[in-house]
Amino acid sequence: MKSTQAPLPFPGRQSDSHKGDFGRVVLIGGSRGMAGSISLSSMAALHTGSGLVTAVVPDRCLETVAGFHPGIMTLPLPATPAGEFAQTTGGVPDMIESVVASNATVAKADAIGCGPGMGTGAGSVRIVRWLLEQTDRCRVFDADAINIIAQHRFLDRPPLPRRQASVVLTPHPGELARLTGVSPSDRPGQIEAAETLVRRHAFTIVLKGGPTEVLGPVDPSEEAGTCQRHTNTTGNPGMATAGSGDVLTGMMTSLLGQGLGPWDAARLAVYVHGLAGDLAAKAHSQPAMTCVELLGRIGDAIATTED
Ligand SMILES: NC(=O)C1=CN([C@@H]2O[C@H](COP(=O)(O)OP(=O)(O)OC[C@H]3O[C@@H](n4cnc5c(N)ncnc54)[C@H](OP(=O)(O)O)[C@@H]3O)[C@@H](O)[C@H]2O)[C@@H](O)CC1
Ligand SMILES: Nc1ncnc2c1ncn2[C@@H]1O[C@H](COP(=O)(O)OP(=O)(O)O)[C@@H](O)[C@H]1O
Ligand SMILES: [Mg+2]
Repeated sequence: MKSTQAPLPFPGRQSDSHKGDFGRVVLIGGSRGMAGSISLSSMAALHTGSGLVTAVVPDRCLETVAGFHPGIMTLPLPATPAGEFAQTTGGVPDMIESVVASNATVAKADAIGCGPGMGTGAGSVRIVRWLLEQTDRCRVFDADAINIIAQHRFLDRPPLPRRQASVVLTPHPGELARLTGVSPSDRPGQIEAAETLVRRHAFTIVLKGGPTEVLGPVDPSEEAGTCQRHTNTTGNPGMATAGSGDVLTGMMTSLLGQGLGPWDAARLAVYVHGLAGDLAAKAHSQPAMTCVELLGRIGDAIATTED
């Protein structure tokens, strides 16, 4: 295992702190058949230190998600017969607003992660559009949220181009290809395309892989500003297993919810996630490790990066 240093220390805890000090985060996603994805994100957020974690899921998979970990709170939204988020007559924006208004935990969310396992149906599209258009809270878009942004060309017309300095995108190369048209096999071309998105929209982009690249604006307020790049030093091919990325989404959302800015949250999340992967591979071997072993090593990884 490589010996490397964390890009910044993990946030410390005061002796008189309480769970409200470590962020209320919301993870939106899942569908019937893909309940595991948003559950992994939610459990990863808990293991990364979030004080309160709420999974917003189609009601057909609520019990499954809640059953994974007793620390996860769940909030159901209406589902289609297939088990994805439904589009209601009032519209999903109305639904989300009423959920936000009626649920203290969601109303106070410090960060929102969206996309794992949610599918790209009409209800999911309305949720992603609402998140892009209607809130400035810290947000992480992953998986199907990125696919929706690509399919509906949200980067080319309203709700964008307002600047999105509080957004982190976490595409794997296939997802970035959908967003930019650049082939997953063209790594330099993908990095360049991601840099263009950073300059244009002020996103922070985590381009996953071995190694993962983090790209973000030097000064988010500067129009068409300069892009900075950080190459992660941890991780291994044992992490090429279903659910590894869902774990990262929860970790990223958790660190944003704990008050780190997008650039710091992204660099620290990919570092600790990769280190957890390295520890899992050491204990179980690269072929045998799964997202469960990865999740189980987050704590050991954090312990090596604490202030
Ligand atoms: N337990 C659960 O509930 C889980 C649910 N999940 C949920 O499943 C949904 C689908 O997500 P997904 O990532 O599995 O599939 P998709 O978006 O079609 O991407 C694959 C395409 O991209 C291409 N590709 C190229 N390079 C690549 C790379 N480096 N890494 C990965 N792919 C790469 C790849 O190329 P190919 O393999 O054909 O060469 C293929 O064409 C999503 O909602 C997710 O959250 C998962 O998280 C798993 C656990
Ligand atoms: N060869 C590799 N080396 C290092 N990390 C890898 C490798 N393959 C995959 N990973 C990591 O595993 C995760 C996979 O994410 P993703 O493809 O979104 O998985 P899923 O959607 O199944 O959860 C990313 O964080 C990626 O960096
Ligand atoms: Mg993924």
